[in-house]
Amino acid sequence: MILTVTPNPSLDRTYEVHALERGEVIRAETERTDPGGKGVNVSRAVAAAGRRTVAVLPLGGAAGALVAELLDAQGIEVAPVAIAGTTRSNIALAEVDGVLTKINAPGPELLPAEQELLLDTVRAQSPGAGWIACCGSLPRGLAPSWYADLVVRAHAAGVRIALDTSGRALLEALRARPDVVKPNAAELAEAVGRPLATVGDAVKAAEELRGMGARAVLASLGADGQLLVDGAGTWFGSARVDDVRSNVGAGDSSLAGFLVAGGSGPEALASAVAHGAAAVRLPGSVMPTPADLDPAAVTVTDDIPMDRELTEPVS
Ligand SMILES: O=P(O)(O)OC[C@@]1(O)O[C@H](CO)[C@@H](O)[C@@H]1O
Repeated sequence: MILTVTPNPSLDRTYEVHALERGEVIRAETERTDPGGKGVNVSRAVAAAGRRTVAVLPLGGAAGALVAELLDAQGIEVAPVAIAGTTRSNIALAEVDGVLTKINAPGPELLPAEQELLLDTVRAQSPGAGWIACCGSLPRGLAPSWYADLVVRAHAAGVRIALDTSGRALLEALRARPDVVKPNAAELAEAVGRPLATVGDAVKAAEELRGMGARAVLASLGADGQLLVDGAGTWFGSARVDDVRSNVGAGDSSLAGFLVAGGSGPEALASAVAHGAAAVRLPGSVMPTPADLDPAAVTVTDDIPMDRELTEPVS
């Protein structure tokens, strides 16, 4: 079973528009509403892969009720923590040329009793979990060390932990030695305080994160592919995608792919790349099923193209 923890979930509204024009009324061509938040998406992708998952998340207000209803309709097992505040709604504007603009709300503040209940719920759900995936931003009320504490508790319970967060929450958690962290290029650059222009820059940054405590780093480099750096070696995986529809949740789909394939080594990286590539072809944050995957299009190598320039360098 893969347990996910999403401290700041969301109702994700995606509008497909022809093109964004600032200051104008834009008529959307399509709209869709998905239950969101990074851990929620990991659970949706794990379930789509046919594996058992439980999603722990605080939920409140009308948006929270709708998130619960949408997850129920998708057959996702949820361990909810009722909160006084209202779950946030995040907006994605997807233009036909593939450019996506996202507006993420801060979300509710978790009261001290709700913070306790969230930890208690994770503890209660942990027995039987092979992995805990802790994902996304921390809502107001949770200290930047919250994920670090969770890593310590998970390890004390003998459960491996995958972490997808950024900024101070990531830096603090590294010291607790998470089993895998999954930064994107921007998060990787922020964590090491340097720009990333090449695949080699990303490899060095990932190695530095290992030096700071991460046991393995699964870094997603957008259209350029993904890197896995762990104690056994470094691998680079990629898959060409020509028909990008929405990259919302593609990183979450990748992490789910990595975990359902065992959570370590080049085969898990290949699964991560296949899941990420399939997710960007689907609308909104729809998660791929095995039928959407094209494993034959994925290449994984330990011959890292260090000098290759990133299509989207981070300055
Ligand atoms: O604000 P956070 O927690 O960093 O990210 C939240 C979010 O952008 O992440 C998911 C995509 O990865 C979406 O479902 C959700 O809206």
